[in-house]
Amino acid sequence: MRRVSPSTASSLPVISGRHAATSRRSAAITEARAGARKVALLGAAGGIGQPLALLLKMQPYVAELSLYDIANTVGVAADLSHCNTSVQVTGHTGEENLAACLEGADLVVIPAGVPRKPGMTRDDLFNINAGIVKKLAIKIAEHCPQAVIAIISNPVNSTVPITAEVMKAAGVYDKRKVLGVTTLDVVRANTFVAEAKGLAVQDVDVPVVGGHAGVTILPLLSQTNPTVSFTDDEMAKLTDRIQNAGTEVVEAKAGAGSATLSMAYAAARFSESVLRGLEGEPDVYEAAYVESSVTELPYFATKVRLGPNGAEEVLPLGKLTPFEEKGVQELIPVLKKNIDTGVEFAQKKEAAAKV
Ligand SMILES: NC(=O)c1ccc[n+]([C@@H]2O[C@H](COP(=O)([O-])OP(=O)(O)OC[C@H]3O[C@@H](n4cnc5c(N)ncnc54)[C@H](O)[C@@H]3O)[C@@H](O)[C@H]2O)c1
Ligand SMILES: O=C(O)C[C@H](O)C(=O)O
Repeated sequence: MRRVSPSTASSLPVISGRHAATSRRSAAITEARAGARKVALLGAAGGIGQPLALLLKMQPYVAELSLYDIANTVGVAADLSHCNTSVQVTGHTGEENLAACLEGADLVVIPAGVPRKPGMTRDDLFNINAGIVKKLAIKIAEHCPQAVIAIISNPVNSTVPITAEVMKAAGVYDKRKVLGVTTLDVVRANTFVAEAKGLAVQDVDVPVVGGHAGVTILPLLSQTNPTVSFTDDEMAKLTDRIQNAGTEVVEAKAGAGSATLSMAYAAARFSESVLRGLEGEPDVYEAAYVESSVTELPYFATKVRLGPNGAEEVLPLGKLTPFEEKGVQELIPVLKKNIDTGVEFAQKKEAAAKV
């Protein structure tokens, strides 16, 4: 491990105190830092990892940001450590240093793995990413079993069950702490609905349920807040665009990867919400793909209430239109297959890739 910027670490309370005197926002930040947390980011040097690390370096709830990747982590950590925020940054590379990255983490965020190229589905990433996530989860179970784990690596529909199975095998599974990040689907749905209806995007909230791939991404447009009405045609077109928004970016990037900046934005929002929950703030809600009894499937994405132990409450689907009900019925067999594939893989011995 190379620890970057020890001076930032030692001056942390002074920096917070000085800023607190100057503005109300800083006062809130100082208050938030009372329970300041360690966040570990695995895959930190990648397309999502780097902008996400920057956004986490700017978060008031984070005291230590611990970066891990198989390459370039030390450089990213050195670069980031020059930003004059009071978050202490450490960079780790090599499997032998993963323990130091994870020790004491309250939240582990995982964007490690390969992204799609045009023509691929998220399932096509399974062969590589399943092994990466499994191996990382084994280390998390060993070094920070109490942490909330936020999984970004695709296919999320399968990597979340893989992680849960690893935690179960290690005897440390807590269903409240294994969360698949589906925030980007909500962020996109909010953006597209605001555009279509001429609303201020910051005021729009569209629940998105199911999973994170194709038809398993199901926006519940009828539950949009504020209430908006859609024609059947609008409903069908918006649903299709939200389901295929990832592919829209993959095609636009033409071989250079998938969504990174919007994902970093979404993951930063999700991480902040998890940390606010850990701090005991009331009424913190986000969508997440979690163990669930909302449908017949063992995992499902809905809104969850985040609290001191992670996803404390899984919210129900609410009232569905016939169109949405049909969407749920159509996604169930697809998502079930993704879940079964993940569980089967995790339960196989010696399936983990080299970290
Ligand atoms: N959940 C979502 O909404 C969502 C959105 C966008 C992308 N993704 C997924 O996130 C993943 C990462 O995407 P990206 O664009 O950042 O890819 P990227 O290739 O730019 O970055 C991935 C990083 O992971 C690192 N890595 C690979 N194996 C590792 C290991 N064993 N341990 C630690 N780090 C390792 C790589 O070195 C690289 O730096 C992909 O699987 C992608 O499909 C998910
Ligand atoms: O589409 C992808 O492969 C990446 C991600 O899942 C997304 O929704 O952007």
